[in-house]
Amino acid sequence: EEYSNAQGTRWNKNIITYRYLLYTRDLPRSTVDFLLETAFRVWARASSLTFVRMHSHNADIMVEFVTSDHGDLYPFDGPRGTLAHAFGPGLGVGGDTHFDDDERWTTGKTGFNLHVVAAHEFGHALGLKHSRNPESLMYPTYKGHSNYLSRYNWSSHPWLSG
Ligand SMILES: CNC(=O)[C@@H](NC(=O)[C@H](CC(C)C)CN(O)C=O)C(C)(C)C
Ligand SMILES: [Ca+2]
Ligand SMILES: [Zn+2]
Ligand SMILES: [Zn+2]
Repeated sequence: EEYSNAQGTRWNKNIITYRYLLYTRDLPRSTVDFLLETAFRVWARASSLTFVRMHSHNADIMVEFVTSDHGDLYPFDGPRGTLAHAFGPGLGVGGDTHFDDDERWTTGKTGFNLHVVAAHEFGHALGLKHSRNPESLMYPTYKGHSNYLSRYNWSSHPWLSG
């Protein structure tokens, strides 16, 4: 889901900070770091944005793996169903990205591929909405590994086309 918030639909700066708050136990931390960094890089390559990792204080995009009710209005639903959600750009909760830790997060074709889901969620964190194009990264249902970005129509998001 993409939850728009009062602050609007895009960041008004090119340097976006992020911080990992809570990890999943499904994968080693170094693997989670790699899968999430490469998901940020997908968007960095496709835009004029730079992502900077923070290890303390508040960052624009706070990332955590949580389950069920986790302090926002959108509790997760156990295994399967909703996999993750992210808030659109803005202060406070804006940009924050939550992964349902009742899912089995993986690097491959079994379970749910963390890189693919993170790339979708970070799209929302940058202000992107869902696409009706089944090949698109921003398609609303999980489709595993697909060469999504090659066919993503950047024309609808000029500020992201770098
Ligand atoms: C397997 N389960 C699904 O395909 C579910 N879809 C999701 O969990 C979306 C994320 C995927 C596309 C990575 C939710 N979303 O849009 C977050 O920004 C349902 C279609 C069941 C809702
Ligand atoms: Ca779920
Ligand atoms: Zn979505
Ligand atoms: Zn949440």
